[in-house]
Amino acid sequence: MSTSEASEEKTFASLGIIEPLCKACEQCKYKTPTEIQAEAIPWALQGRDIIGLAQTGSGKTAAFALPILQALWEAPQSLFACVLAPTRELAYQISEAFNSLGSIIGVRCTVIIGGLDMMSQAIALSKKPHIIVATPGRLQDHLENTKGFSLRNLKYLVMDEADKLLDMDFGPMIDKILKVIPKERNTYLFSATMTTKVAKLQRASLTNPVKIEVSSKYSTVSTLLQYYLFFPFKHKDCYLVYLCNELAGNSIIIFTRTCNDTQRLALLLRNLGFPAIPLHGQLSQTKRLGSLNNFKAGNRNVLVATDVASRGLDIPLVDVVINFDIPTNSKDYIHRVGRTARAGRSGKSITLVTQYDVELYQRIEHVIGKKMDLFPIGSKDDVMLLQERVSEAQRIVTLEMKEQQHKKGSKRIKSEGNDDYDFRDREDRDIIQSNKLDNKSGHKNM
Ligand SMILES: Nc1ncnc2c1ncn2[C@@H]1O[C@H](COP(=O)(O)OP(=O)(O)OP(=O)(O)O)[C@@H](O)[C@H]1O
Repeated sequence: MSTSEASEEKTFASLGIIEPLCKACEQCKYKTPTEIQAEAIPWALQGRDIIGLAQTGSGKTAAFALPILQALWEAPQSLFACVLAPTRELAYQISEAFNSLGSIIGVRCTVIIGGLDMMSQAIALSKKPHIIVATPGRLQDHLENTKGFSLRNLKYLVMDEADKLLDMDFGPMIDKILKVIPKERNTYLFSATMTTKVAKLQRASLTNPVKIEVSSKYSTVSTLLQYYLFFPFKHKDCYLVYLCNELAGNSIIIFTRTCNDTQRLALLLRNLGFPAIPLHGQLSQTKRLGSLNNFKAGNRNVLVATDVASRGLDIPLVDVVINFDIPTNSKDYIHRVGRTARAGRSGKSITLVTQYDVELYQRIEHVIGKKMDLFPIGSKDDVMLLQERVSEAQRIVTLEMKEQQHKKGSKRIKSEGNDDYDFRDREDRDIIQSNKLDNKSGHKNM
């Protein structure tokens, strides 16, 4: 019997989950545990540290949330667990999962992220929540500056998207946070992709962890149809507009590399009548949440985003992911396309490839061990028919962007705080990444 067949026969109760939490799972419409849940929960309930690797959309959040809630139920205590996440939106989502599963046992959960008022967060922390879900930068700020706040009695530490949290953007913050958390804690590291950094942390501060790998390190989900679309040159927004036309009615996330492109493409698509909204790290937190909520609610069905949306976000209605820019890091590809085809649903990804991207494209195929199919489009003439309208829209957008910049003065828009994945200027970050990460270590480690 395969592991997945075995897990199909299991129930949350048979894994050792207590009755109120089984009821909460039922309310969340979780009929049976997913594979990662079936594999991880029994070990976690025995008090073991866990390193869990499972594909995007496979239910990792509940795999770590349920054992923590059960331990909390058995020995209630404030500041019981801290969950770290690389983006603010993901932090919110994780806290929603804790609330959905744990409201039945009266869990109190607080989100600690940048872009929001430190003072009101300090007040929330003084009320001693059971669970904190945080981005590393802001948690560090509170540990250093909020009087009376400490994690010295913490029992559980979770790093969701552990490989991202341990990479160069967050590494120093994580080191500082680990220094003030008791060594006797339980630690859970979860992600759909893993790196050698995780092994290093494991050696440094995990006690005899159980490693659970229900997928290979870099696999995409089987319910995802992966396409590419080749065209020689980069400046051809026409192809994107053509795709949006062809896919009209679908819910689409378009990933780009820079905040500037995200803003520009959202305006361009809007100008051409598509209900597009941008999500990137240079928007205020209120706008970021507004964009995401509008997309989630289906008010707008095209989200144009940087990699700030590539990790962990669970929006079941997403039908298609388009990579307008090919990701420079193959892991980012896996997380981006994983925003669709979640929890066994089907989905599509389309990656736009120019002659300059061929090497990156081949590397991605090598890493995921799959060939992408060519996305079927009409003749090139069909695409070129759009040229005139797109050029006109581009002209308008250039003016709009200049006007926006003028209004903001010569100052660059800064995101508030420096706590999450998108906190650096994406262009700088990508140059660093493409030169160092993927070429040097990324490819080998993948
Ligand atoms: N046992 C279950 N049965 C049905 N649905 C489930 C179950 N467990 C979780 N889900 C749902 O599956 C979806 C994906 O879960 P989750 O966001 O935890 O995935 P993930 O593995 O963390 O993905 P990613 O790697 O992209 O972060 C969510 O909508 C969640 O509510």
